[in-house]
Amino acid sequence: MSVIEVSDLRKSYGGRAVVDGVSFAVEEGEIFGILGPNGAGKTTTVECVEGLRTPDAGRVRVTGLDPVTDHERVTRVLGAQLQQSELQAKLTVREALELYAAFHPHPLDWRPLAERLGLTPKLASRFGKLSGGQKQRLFIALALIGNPRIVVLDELTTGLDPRARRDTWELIEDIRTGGVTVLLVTHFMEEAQRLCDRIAVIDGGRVAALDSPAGLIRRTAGSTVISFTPSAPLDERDLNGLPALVSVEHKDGRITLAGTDETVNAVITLLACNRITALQLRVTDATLDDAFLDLTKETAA
Ligand SMILES: Nc1ncnc2c1ncn2[C@@H]1O[C@H](COP(=O)(O)OP(=O)(O)OP(=O)(O)O)[C@@H](O)[C@H]1O
Repeated sequence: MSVIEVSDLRKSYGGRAVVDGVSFAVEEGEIFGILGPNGAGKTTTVECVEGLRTPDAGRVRVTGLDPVTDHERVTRVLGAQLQQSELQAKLTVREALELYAAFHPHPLDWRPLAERLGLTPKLASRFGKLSGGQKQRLFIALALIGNPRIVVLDELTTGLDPRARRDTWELIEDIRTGGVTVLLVTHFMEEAQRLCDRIAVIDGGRVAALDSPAGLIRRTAGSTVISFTPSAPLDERDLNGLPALVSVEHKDGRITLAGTDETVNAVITLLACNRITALQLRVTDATLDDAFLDLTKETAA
């Protein structure tokens, strides 16, 4: 069942389309990622889902509700991560949790939530004195306090150190295991690859691709790279004739080929037929980074 439906969403500023016909659906219980370069229209899209911006055209539904006309009801099913500026520096963690719990008709008990997020030792600390990671944990707690079915997290781990980032990822997985659907806007490929069931790559206000992380990688031209130093020279025509080959590079006697598994199998056969040994043979898969660069290269050009 889709809990978020976006179809042909459009939004312009000063006559410039920043969201230009975006469509996707988020299924209940999944972690759905929105990935894209700076200025691609990710936040604008997500803010239309939250009902914070009114679309110029298109249709947005959150559990069947219109986020603009049914804003009140949408805020009960959808929890959104606050921006830094929305909390006063002098508010303590406990006060923030109590305050935000009071905004909701059926809030979660904030004590176990604070415990789960590792905030119990910080309850008396003022927001302004928290570390970046502690602030993020508090924002996640505040997004979840209304007991939402869906939580929207935008740039969740920006500014966190690697340890805090990994802890936050575990937390997001726990949240999903608890039955909450997660809509995640991120710049971090590793984060998207690790957490998301599906990803919409948004570029220039449009959906450039929508697939699982593995599916996006498979679409990348040259998704497998094989490199080796041959024990004897190889015929250049044989190399260029390899199936599904995307590129061949020679450097310091080493050959690097980008292609698919078919290319790898064919090069191994070619080497065997010519009784050539492949020294320091390495085969690597493309990453989501490669897929992202490939999918968004037109706007970068
Ligand atoms: N209120 C506004 N008025 C005018 N232009 C805006 C407004 N909000 C966003 N924009 C412009 O719309 C474009 C898309 O912005 P948006 O914040 O949606 O992108 P984004 O993909 O979230 O980018 P980033 O990754 O940098 O946060 C940008 O060029 C931005 O400058």
